Amino acid sequence: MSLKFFIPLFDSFPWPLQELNIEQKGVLFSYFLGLLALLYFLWLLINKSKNGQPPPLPPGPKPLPLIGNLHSLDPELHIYFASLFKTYGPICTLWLGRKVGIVITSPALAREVLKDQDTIFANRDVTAAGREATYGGKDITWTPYGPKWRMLRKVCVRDMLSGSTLDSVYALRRKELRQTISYFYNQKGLSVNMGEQMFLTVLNVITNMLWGGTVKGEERASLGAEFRHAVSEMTELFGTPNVSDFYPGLEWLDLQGVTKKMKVLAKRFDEIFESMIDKRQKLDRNGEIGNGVGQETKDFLQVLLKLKDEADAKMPLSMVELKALLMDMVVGGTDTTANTVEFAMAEIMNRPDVLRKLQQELETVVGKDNIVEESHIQQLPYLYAVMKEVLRIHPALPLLVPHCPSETCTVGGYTVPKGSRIFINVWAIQRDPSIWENPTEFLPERFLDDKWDYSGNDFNYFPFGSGRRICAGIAMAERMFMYSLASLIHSFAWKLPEGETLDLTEKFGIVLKKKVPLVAIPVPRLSNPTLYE
Ligand code: HEM
Repeated sequence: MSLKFFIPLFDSFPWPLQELNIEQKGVLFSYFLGLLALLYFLWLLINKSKNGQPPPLPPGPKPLPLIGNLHSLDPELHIYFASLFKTYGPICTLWLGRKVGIVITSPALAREVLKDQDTIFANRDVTAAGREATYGGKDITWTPYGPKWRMLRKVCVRDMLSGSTLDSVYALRRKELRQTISYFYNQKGLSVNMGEQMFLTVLNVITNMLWGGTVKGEERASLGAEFRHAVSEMTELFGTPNVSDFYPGLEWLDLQGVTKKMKVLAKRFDEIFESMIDKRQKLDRNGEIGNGVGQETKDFLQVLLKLKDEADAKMPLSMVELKALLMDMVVGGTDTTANTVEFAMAEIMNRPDVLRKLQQELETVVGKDNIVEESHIQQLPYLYAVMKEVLRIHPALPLLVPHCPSETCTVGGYTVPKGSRIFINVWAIQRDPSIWENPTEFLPERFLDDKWDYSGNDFNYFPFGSGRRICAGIAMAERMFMYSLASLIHSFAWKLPEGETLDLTEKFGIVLKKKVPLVAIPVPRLSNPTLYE
């Protein structure tokens, strides 16, 4: 096309450009057209990414109308979720009624959620049962990530569960554990329910730490029995699949009566907390302290009440939050620790070679004419490896406590919607054959070289979780587990009742437990009966 065609257009150029000849005007015009094309291309590009499709939801089984995938859920949820990995890969979507559930089954994606996008995922989707049990979700476990949660967590970790605070109340753990050993001694030759006894021991330790100096004697013993029943019922309800959680619009109907049952339990807990607080305040007014074991240490209730009175106005600790904290300690710390000790005892009884090595280590470090003290546990590397192996093969919270993103984000290249419920299958990751040799075998030796630790930095092994929401009670769990197991193994040779076989099957729940409770017979190993007092 001749440039003459453009002469009328060139004539409309602004005055300074009129000095140019027609060829120069042509070159300038083509630059102008080029620039326009470039701008148009950029606009298209920006617009495309704005209107472009977001990445899809992770793959998953086909949902049915209304119920989604609820019909295909298996009660052994951790095993069912692990089976989904084989078909759909490490991230998978499940429609739980109207809720989106996302199942994560690989270390790389667990890291994306718990480390790379920790602040977004450090939230919880509070269940109807959780809300009812904890004064509307006012405890550490359910409070959303933010200043309130930070304050509660600080109170819990710094003032109640730090290594130094726990060391200062060793006498309480010792007293309770010695009572349990003495009970087993009196039952020598008879069958005892291991889980039940460990639960009572841990519960007594925790409630003693909470208000040990507040109630004593008979009243304390009967409170223990009542708590045991209530905590078991509560964890059972936490693990019950609840229609109210899958169809939030139907929550008010409480179709399965979960909220109603939880209300009754929560009320009973509240009455006990109120009565403890009342007693403690009366004692404080009369100037009495002490935790019932002859030490000048304050019990946690005293510490919390003091914090409540002193709390800074910007971030006060209310009475309701104080009681919710008590609930976290009683419910969060008991089943987890007791069930882990029970699994450990079952695995050890199933492996005479492991039992022998443990006994040898204890004989060398403690001696057969001595009793185990908590100070010994630092010198028991094989016992430590046993604890780590139990936590690998039977993690107390197999799906952690489900996390919930506060905004829609991308994980593993897929969209994870805001408000979805994230199940991280730590149970499956810790049995993944591509990470672990002979993953289903109980082999404490794999932990002897200190290669793996559970501090939350290794996404192949994180039984306590990772990131901001990592378990607040690790120091307490370690002490209770190591000290209890060492004492049980050192003091007794354990036998199964005649005709019984060991069953290591798990039963899924928010806290994993043994399907068949471990019943065993204690046979004293130490010749001096005073070592059982
Ligand atoms: C063997 C024993 C225990 C195991 C395996 C265990 C494991 C866990 C796990 C996996 C979580 C959830 C982490 C997450 O959501 O990512 C958790 C949370 C928690 N644990 Fe433990 N736990 C144990 C014992 C204890 C004890 C003894 C206490 C206190 C007395 C405790 C208090 C808590 C609390 C308060 C939370 C909630 C933390 C938060 O949401 O910020 N746990 N635990």
